[in-house]
Amino acid sequence: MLRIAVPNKGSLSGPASAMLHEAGYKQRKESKELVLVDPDNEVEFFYLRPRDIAIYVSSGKLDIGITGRDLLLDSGANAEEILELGFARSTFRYATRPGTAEGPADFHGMTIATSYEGIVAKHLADQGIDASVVHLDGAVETAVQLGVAQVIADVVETGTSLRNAGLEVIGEPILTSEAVVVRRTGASADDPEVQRFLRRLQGVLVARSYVMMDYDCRAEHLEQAVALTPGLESPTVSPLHNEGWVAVRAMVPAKDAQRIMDDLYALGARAILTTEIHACRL
Ligand SMILES: Nc1ncnc2c1ncn2[C@@H]1O[C@H](COP(=O)(O)OP(=O)(O)OP(=O)(O)O)[C@@H](O)[C@H]1O
Ligand SMILES: O=P(O)(O)OC[C@H]1O[C@H](OP(=O)(O)OP(=O)(O)O)[C@H](O)[C@@H]1O
Ligand SMILES: [Mg+2]
Repeated sequence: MLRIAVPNKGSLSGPASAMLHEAGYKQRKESKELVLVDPDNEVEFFYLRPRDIAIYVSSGKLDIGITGRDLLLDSGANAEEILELGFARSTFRYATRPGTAEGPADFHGMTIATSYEGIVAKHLADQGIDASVVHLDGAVETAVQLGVAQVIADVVETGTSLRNAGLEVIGEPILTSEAVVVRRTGASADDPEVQRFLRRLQGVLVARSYVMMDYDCRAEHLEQAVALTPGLESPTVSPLHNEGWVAVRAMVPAKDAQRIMDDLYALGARAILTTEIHACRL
């Protein structure tokens, strides 16, 4: 039975469970459940603190886990990412009050507050910056106002938390993060249970980002129409009862669907429909 770590709290928890549910797995009904067996799919889920997940996976007691890339790197655990999941996207950045420093090189002798000590200590060492790091559990933005640090290093998504604290980002992002699937470094890549799990999640990612498009067009416009909707392999083209017309079916990126429909219409295509994809295996 595959043993999988799932975040039990925070930004990763809801979207991770939603994705697993979409992939056909049973998910817990209430947040106090810490372990859940899904016998039909031969999987056991362990709901753990996001920060601890890479550590459990690196120990080999759990086969794979869902966590954030930033948390994985911060943990220093012997685990590696094997699939990007496209949610909990963020950057990890330094921020200060305006006028404190022009770049990280000016941090010499300053104190930097962060919940991600591992990432920050490594970044400072790599850049040869001699600054102190103070660890805080959260709400790190307030550390400057309260005089605990001159600089913070934290997760930034919209930048609202920084603005509210009167801070501005400084220097380039230290890293960009999103939710990822991790496994122990060097674990066998072709374990069939792991492969099946990854295929299911990849199916969800594709189903979320593509729609199915159907339309009718004149045979003489087919090549131009197919250039707009090349599909993943190649579109399905079927004859219509009306001679000189064909029906075309292809997957298209959801974000481009409306523009493609406009272009097809302009080409003379009609009965242009899009439908959601609920699940797929490519
Ligand atoms: N506002 C945000 N937008 C996108 N991703 C975020 C945001 N805040 C945190 N994350 C991501 O969530 C993960 C951190 O999860 P974690 O549960 O430790 O913290 P959290 O979501 O801030 O929750 P809390 O601090 O309330 O426990 C990291 O991968 C981080 O990049
Ligand atoms: O750029 P933004 O869109 O404002 O998002 C970033 C903020 O979101 C998270 O905080 P959270 O609400 O989880 O509180 P925390 O600081 O206690 O973790 C993160 O730690 C940042 O503070
Ligand atoms: Mg947080």
